[in-house]
Amino acid sequence: MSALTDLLRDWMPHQRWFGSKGREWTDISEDGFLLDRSDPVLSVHRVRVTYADGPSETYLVPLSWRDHPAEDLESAFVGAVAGDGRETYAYDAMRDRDATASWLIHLVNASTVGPMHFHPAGVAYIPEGLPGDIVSGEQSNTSLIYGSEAILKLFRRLEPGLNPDVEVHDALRRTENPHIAPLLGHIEIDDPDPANPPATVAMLQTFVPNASDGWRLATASVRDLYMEGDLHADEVGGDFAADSERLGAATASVHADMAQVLPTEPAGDDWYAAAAAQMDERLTAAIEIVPQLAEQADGLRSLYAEVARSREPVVRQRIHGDLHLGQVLRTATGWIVLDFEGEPARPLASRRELDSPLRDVAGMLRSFDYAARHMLVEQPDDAQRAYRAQEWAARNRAAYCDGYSAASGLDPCGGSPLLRAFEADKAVYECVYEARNRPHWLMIPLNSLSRLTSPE
Ligand SMILES: Nc1ncnc2c1ncn2[C@@H]1O[C@H](COP(=O)(O)OP(=O)(O)O)[C@@H](O)[C@H]1O
Ligand SMILES: O=P(O)(O)O[C@H]1O[C@H](CO)[C@@H](O[C@H]2O[C@H](CO)[C@@H](O)[C@H](O)[C@H]2O)[C@H](O)[C@H]1O
Repeated sequence: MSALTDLLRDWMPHQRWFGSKGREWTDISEDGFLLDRSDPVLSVHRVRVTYADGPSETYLVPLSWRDHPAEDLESAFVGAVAGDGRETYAYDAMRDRDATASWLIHLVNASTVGPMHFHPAGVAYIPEGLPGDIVSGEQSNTSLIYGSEAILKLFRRLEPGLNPDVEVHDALRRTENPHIAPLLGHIEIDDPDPANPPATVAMLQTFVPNASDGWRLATASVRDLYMEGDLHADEVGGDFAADSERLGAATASVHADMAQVLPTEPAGDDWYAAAAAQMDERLTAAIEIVPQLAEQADGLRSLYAEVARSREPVVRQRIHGDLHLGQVLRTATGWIVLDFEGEPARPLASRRELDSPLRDVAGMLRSFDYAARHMLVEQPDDAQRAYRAQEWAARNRAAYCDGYSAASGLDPCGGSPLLRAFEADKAVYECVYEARNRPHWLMIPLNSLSRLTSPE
């Protein structure tokens, strides 16, 4: 094993973007190349980790190199490597501001460097020369903001094939949809196996300045309501319903444009049974991780069976795949939908499949539930606030559906068994997500499942 892989073995498990914390490593290997030779030297590494308990993963790790320790980069320090009678010091290049301009310069030049290919999007303006600031709080990806002009999202875990975020944004460029942040370019890296397509490494997108994400705004509205325990949501300052309605309309607009520029197909007879079976399988796997789900299993399975029985008309299309309040930004003029990657845990091929747009509606409806109820985690016995939470969720869910139907002509929420099943399926996914990432929030989706499975 090389000195560098030794360093990476110690460093990677502590990084937020490293998704397999706690798994036993059986091997680590890396192959790297120089992206820039000076000021500072910038190298890019594909790091393959194999595990005792399942398939290997490949992560992308850009490093910047210095001859002397850089005091202002202490938190980005990866380690020192000895060679040629002296040591060089490796840093996380995404946290080294001096190394961040490089990505944009290569994009402007549409460069190819070793296995890496830079693709600017048409005639888009790329703010070459600006340094990038890392976005704090990122999870599976790492993002850099360049001034107030552009944001580069680096996809840490490499998978062969075009990332759906790039694919969808690229297709939507033609529509000039006002609810997305336009694509400025993307970066790919060849797969070591020439039979595989390249993996997407990064996406550059227009930065939306002076915006606030939907989760922050919605939870501020809920907080206002909780302050006034005896007032209704429409009587309190900070009512969110008008925004929810606009968000419904924005979702419908993005769906319509996706259907226009990407493939669509009416659901065939076998789709319903297959969709129900897939939800069933997800439940079975989820029970292994969250055993409390077993109590709801019968109720959930009958919701899924209803999908196969009712066969509501569905035109399958590309969808967002993981729509929630944290994925939308409110600007002075309206809503922007971000991050068309789909559910991060799913394999890339399944995230590209055509599906019912009701999946996204269900995701957002779940999110209203989350926003309303997450503060109850600390006060589970506060019946008054629980009642207010229920009211807030119902009001904003209805407003969202109104906005969606006014813009699309289709009422997504009029008692659809498919929507109900999708909400349940999302809540099952959330149970697994919370059990793994925020166990103290597990009760939010678990409680929602009891409501979804009990007759009204
Ligand atoms: N185009 C953009 N303009 C402004 N902020 C953005 C933009 N894209 C992402 N962000 C900010 O970065 C955060 C993470 O972005 P996202 O694409 O959702 O990454 P992830 O896949 O890591 O969740 C968002 O919640 C948002 O606050
Ligand atoms: O990281 P992503 O944004 O791709 O999404 C993952 O993390 C989300 C949490 O940040 C998770 O969303 C769940 O929690 C949200 C509140 O934090 C809530 O608004 C969503 O409705 C709820 O699903 C998402 O499921 C997960 O894929």
